[in-house]
Amino acid sequence: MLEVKDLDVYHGNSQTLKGMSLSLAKGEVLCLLGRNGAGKTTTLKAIMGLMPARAGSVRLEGEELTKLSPHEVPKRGIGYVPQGRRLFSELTVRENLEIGLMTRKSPRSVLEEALALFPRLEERMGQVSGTLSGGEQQMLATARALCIDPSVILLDEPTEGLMPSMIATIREVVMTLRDRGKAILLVEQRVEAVLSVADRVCFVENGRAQAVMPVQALKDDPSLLGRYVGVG
Ligand SMILES: Nc1ncnc2c1ncn2[C@@H]1O[C@H](COP(=O)(O)OP(=O)(O)OP(=O)(O)O)[C@@H](O)[C@H]1O
Repeated sequence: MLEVKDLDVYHGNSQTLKGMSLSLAKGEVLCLLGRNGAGKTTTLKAIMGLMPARAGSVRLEGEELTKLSPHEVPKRGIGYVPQGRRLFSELTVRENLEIGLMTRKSPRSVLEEALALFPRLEERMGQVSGTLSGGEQQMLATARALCIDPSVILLDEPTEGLMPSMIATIREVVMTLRDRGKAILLVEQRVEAVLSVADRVCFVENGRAQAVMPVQALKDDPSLLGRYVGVG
């Protein structure tokens, strides 16, 4: 469904992605793991067109995305939940969600489906989003991404700084979306979260995918974590 191939991305003169490749299938969760600065966030930004690719390709169902302008990419059905959530903090929950709906002119039913996953948001529709708790903001950022009715969802460290009950909620939602056939690309630092939600793991090192394996391989041999990310 999503195919990233030999992607080169630069920050100024410094090359951040050096031939990054990965593939993501419908109904699977692929987790990017790697040390700080390895290029995980940059990979998500490059898929969204927020960082230009100097070489390589990003294809969704065969369509090349690297030539599109950044606002076109969500319209193709890729939902992005960035690190730090990037909500419109002065706007209400409802307004943030409406912006998601407008992006792809999704029907109301898409919003209702998103809210059904997060009943807590439904109780706070009129609240200014900057006053929500961290966990609620994460729910809102995720629900907003779902408002474009995406086939692919990119989540950048969605559980960072959240309390355990919120982490459990986000995990449940990821599993539900996967079961509904969404393709999910997840950046996650917490190893136990990776082990509990991922189908496959991609170790990112120095701007490229060093190894890709089923999560079971990691469960069978936790020393792989030490080799690739310096933990475990
Ligand atoms: N705005 C920027 N300007 C210059 N260099 C940047 C910028 N953003 C990221 N980089 C560099 O790109 C490299 C990859 O960063 P990236 O954020 O993709 O890493 P990451 O694997 O997501 O790590 P982290 O877990 O720290 O977010 C790093 O060396 C970083 O210093």
